[in-house]
Amino acid sequence: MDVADVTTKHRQALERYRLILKDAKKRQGERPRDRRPRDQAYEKFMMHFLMNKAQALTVGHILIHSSFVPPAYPPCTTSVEQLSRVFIADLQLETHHRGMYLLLRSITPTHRMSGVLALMEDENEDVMLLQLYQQEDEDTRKANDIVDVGTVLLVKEPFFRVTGDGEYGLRVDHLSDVICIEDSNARIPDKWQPRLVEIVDETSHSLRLKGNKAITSAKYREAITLYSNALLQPATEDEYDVIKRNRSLAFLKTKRFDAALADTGYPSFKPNPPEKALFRAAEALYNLERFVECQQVAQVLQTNFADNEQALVVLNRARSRVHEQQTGQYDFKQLQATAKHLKAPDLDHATYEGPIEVRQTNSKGRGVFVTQRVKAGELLLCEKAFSAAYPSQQADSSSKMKLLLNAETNKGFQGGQVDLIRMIVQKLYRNPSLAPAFKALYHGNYDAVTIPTVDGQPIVDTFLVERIMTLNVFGCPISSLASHRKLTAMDSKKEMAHESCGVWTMASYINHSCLSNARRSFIGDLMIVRACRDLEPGTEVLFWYQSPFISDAKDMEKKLENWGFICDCAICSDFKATKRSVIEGRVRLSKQIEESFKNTHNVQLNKVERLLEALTKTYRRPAAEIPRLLLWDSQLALTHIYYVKKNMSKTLESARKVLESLGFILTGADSSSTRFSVIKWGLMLDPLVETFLYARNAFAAMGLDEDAAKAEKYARTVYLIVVGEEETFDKSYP
Ligand SMILES: C[S@@+](CC[C@H](N)C(=O)[O-])C[C@H]1O[C@@H](n2cnc3c(N)ncnc32)[C@H](O)[C@@H]1O
Repeated sequence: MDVADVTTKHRQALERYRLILKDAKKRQGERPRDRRPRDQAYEKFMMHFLMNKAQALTVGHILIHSSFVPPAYPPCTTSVEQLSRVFIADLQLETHHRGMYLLLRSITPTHRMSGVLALMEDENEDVMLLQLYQQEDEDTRKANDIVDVGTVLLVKEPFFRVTGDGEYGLRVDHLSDVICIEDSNARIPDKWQPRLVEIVDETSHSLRLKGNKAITSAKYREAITLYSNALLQPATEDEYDVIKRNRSLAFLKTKRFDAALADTGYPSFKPNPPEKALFRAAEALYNLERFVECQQVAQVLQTNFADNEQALVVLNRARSRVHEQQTGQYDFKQLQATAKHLKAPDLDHATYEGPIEVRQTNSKGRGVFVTQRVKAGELLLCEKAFSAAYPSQQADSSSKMKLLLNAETNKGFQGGQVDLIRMIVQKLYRNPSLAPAFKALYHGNYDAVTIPTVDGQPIVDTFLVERIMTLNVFGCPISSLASHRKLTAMDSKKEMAHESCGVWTMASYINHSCLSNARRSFIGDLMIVRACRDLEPGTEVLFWYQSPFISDAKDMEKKLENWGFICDCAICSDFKATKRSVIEGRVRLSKQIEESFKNTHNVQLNKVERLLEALTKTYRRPAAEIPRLLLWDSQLALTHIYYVKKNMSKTLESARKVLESLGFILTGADSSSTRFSVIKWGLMLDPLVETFLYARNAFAAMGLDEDAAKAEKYARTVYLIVVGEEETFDKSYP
């Protein structure tokens, strides 16, 4: 929805990949005889590694990391105990080795491209390239912390394939399909054991102390392993509690909030829970957006440890979120100010779900309905993103471009969208309690695995995430305020697609209509959905996925291709019922009008009026039923000219025509004694703020102050709907 489309741009690359896949398929089952010998493979890998490093250091060099998604395959759901071992020499091309696993050791440093790459050996000293996808980004975890020389990995049900450059490699798309094997693990073959083993009898206490030390040096993953091992050694109940509390901190630091919460003992704290347990439980609950529970824990914390000033801070923060969640009252001015200063605005606020509910529709699957009467401008939803990615946030460095092409679904993703898949996979993997809300989103006919965990790890199907993202992603500006101001300053008033994108789980249930009755706007990663008409209880909330300002129904079908449905709204139906010659005539007239505006110093107003009249006549049905999509833009340009010429009656008449062309029904939009009023709202667009302000100024010039005030009120309502809030109106329109 409003996401910049890269599929068309990369159609050739997709076609090329389709051919590679076709050729590779012919080799399915083959055990390749031309695998590179160890030394050669090592040399090639290291050469690429060093070249990539050098390029990354070259100022201004843009690295394009492109990657092709293989046909979707499910993650392994079998426990390691039930898998049998296989070796590199046994691997067959284009095959998922179901029921098997590989034990591999890295012989090179790690190379980060679109995935994490390393050259691995098996016990027979055969080597193979390993590509791990959806791993944490470089800013969160260095590639060599994931795999380094000597790291031993167990790859479950390995997928052996021909790579994009015609070589061979192992590809792991699902996080739970690879397990890092600790040095002490009995699976490590003798020949891989370090020659000098320091034999130390670790106790629970010594491991705990080592864990504490790791925490002090910010080595949180190491700390988690040490504490987990400490919990396997004999100790008293109290000692176990301390270890878990410490591990809870390490989990918080690595954003594993489910595990952090479980380690605090929540919800069944022992009597007199310690301060640290309460603090950590409150922190975990806050990050899981369970604000009511967080407030309850913080209340106990504040009551029991009143001397700790931090406890009150935690309590007040939770109270603010609960207030937002329950009332929909936000300090929007503050939100705008915060969002403005963040490159990736992950705003610390709660989701408010207003008078809406999700229900089954007759023909569009599930949809969102209003539960009570609402007025245009009313807040229906203010939702915090489940996950959002911004171009500046592209992992590793902003100069890197990521491209992901899926030949199966014929989709291309770029930058933020590629990051978004990884971010969601990581979030679900770390916090399985968040998975149901995400997995419940529409995913077409994708056949997802239902088993939630294996070998104690959550199963996150990367291809399900990709599919859900494709069908539910929203493009978003960093703030609609900034895009509104940009749009009003520009000549063309057409809306733009966005590079930033995200997933909002509640908003995802809203279906499309070109004749939308709601509109989304953004402040950072908060999506604000407001009614843009007056709605009766039980009305389905609809907004457009793609702006409907097209000249032909075919264009809309193309725009909605991704979602696999054809819009049957009144606008699209009317297009289909209109003769081709009429549609072509419209486009011709609209181009002629555009031409007439080109000579800005000498626009022939009579000619434009005549052409607009002719264009109006090409529409058969009343604009209140079928908005006239090709009219409003030129009519608004004309309004502006009349206004500059100080012809106020023409300004008002022209502003009225802009509104009416978009389906508004008005009274008193003239100098008569009938009071100015919107009887029915039409399509909602940013430039309508300006339109109502022209009307206000015209009314004021005619001495119709009451109508002028009403027109300004409507301008503010439009602003509220398109920007999300009204607080910045006076600054935007001084
Ligand atoms: C983001 S989901 C919207 C929620 C979805 N209806 C559900 O059940 O979860 C997008 C999908 O909803 C359906 N959809 C949305 N708008 C529609 C419309 N106007 N007509 C038919 N189907 C629509 C399509 O299947 C589309 O791929």
